Amino acid sequence: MNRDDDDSTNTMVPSPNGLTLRTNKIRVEVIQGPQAGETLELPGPGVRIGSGADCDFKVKDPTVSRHHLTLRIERNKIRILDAGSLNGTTVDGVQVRDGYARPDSRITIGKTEFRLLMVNTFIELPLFPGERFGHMLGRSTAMRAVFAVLERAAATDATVLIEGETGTGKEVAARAIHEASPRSKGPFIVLDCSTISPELAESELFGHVKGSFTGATMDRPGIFEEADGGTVFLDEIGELPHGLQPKLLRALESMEVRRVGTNRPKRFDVRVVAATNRPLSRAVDLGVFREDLYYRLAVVPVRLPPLSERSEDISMLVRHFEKELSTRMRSTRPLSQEVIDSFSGLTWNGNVRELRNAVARALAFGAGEGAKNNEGGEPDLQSLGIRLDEPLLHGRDRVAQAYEKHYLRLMLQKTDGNVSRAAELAGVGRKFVQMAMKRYGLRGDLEP
Ligand SMILES: Nc1ncnc2c1ncn2[C@@H]1O[C@H](COP(=O)(O)OP(=O)(O)OP(=O)(O)O)[C@@H](O)[C@H]1O
Repeated sequence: MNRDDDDSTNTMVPSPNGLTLRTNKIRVEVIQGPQAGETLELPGPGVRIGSGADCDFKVKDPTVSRHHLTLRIERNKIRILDAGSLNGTTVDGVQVRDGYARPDSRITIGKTEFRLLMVNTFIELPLFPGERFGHMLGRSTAMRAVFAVLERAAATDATVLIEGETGTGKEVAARAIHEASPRSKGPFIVLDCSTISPELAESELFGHVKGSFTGATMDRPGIFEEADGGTVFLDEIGELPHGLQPKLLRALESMEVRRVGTNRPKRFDVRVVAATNRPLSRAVDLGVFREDLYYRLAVVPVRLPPLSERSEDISMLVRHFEKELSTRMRSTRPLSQEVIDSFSGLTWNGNVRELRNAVARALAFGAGEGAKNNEGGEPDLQSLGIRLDEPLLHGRDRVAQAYEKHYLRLMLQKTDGNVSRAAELAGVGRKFVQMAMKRYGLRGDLEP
């Protein structure tokens, strides 16, 4: 059952264009600060408040962070989530990171104080009619609202900034935008800004000419030239070296690049989708990410909710991964409804990726194993090998190494020595497994 069915505030109602999210408005009455006396009515279910231009309530107060807090309507209550603001959010004088407002609560951010009221006039926002957008699945209200935004963005050339915790599907979302766009026949090029070396970053983005630096043995295009006619996905954009930020901004403004080692401009025609797993507005507040580049990227900001906010998606995702993985893993045991239900009750800090790995483990080892994540019960102290006669950090490393070795030995046995499958099941990269095998003298066959 869709959880939102019993949520009296956010309900799905049929409309001529399919399903519509029916939600309340939030009224904000400013009591103190530069906008004292102003009243605004903002549509739920989510309202972004801050001094940034992309906020629903733009606070003209320099002591307020760009994205200071988010309000969310949940079951007739207003939830207050501080967005990692610099000077915090207080509710009735108490500092709050995540809490609920009472009807007469006073909220203070910087020098601005306001009161919140839920307005009982419904507004209707069209949700995406299906439960899949590209390769992204989701039946929760939250995901169908995301799909509706992605679909609208895909039809345009607007730059999209996707924010979401690790494993929430930022890369699948970027691909889905590309595939649903008029550029779908063009290339889709990914650059992970967290893995490029600062020395080579400029050449990766803009290309270089032969001889422009040691190792530049021939002319090479950068990703913008390579993706001409298609989409560039800049993953972990918050990690882009600071010195390159103005150059990227200039390139996006002019749609021209200059390869390293030449002044000759080359035009390109790409759409940019960027992603980050930490709120980029916070990086702007801290001065590590340029504000002008942030606004250039966040033309369409999209937040992918963590799995904890859309548990109604879990069973469909489990079924989907079961189907996808069971052939590859030669598993003939379908997961029982009981097992699928047990997945819904767990916390998935690694979000959809962790859930997928757990399904893979359940298919490989049987139900109980897969559903176990780091929330397991009481540890078996004996098997932890605790020795009080050695320093804590020494013992911790010894136990961790023993665990890693035995885990990988069993996993390699399970996969008949197939390193790629062992890595996939373990949720680590192939390289990690290969290095560990070398370190512990493990072999890709059944040898201990
Ligand atoms: N809504 C979804 N439907 C189906 N599969 C999904 C969905 N979201 C994520 N996945 C799957 O979960 C895994 C992780 O997704 P992805 O790599 O896109 O996450 P991410 O947010 O980019 O992660 P990271 O921040 O760690 O790079 C992939 O296998 C992807 O196919």
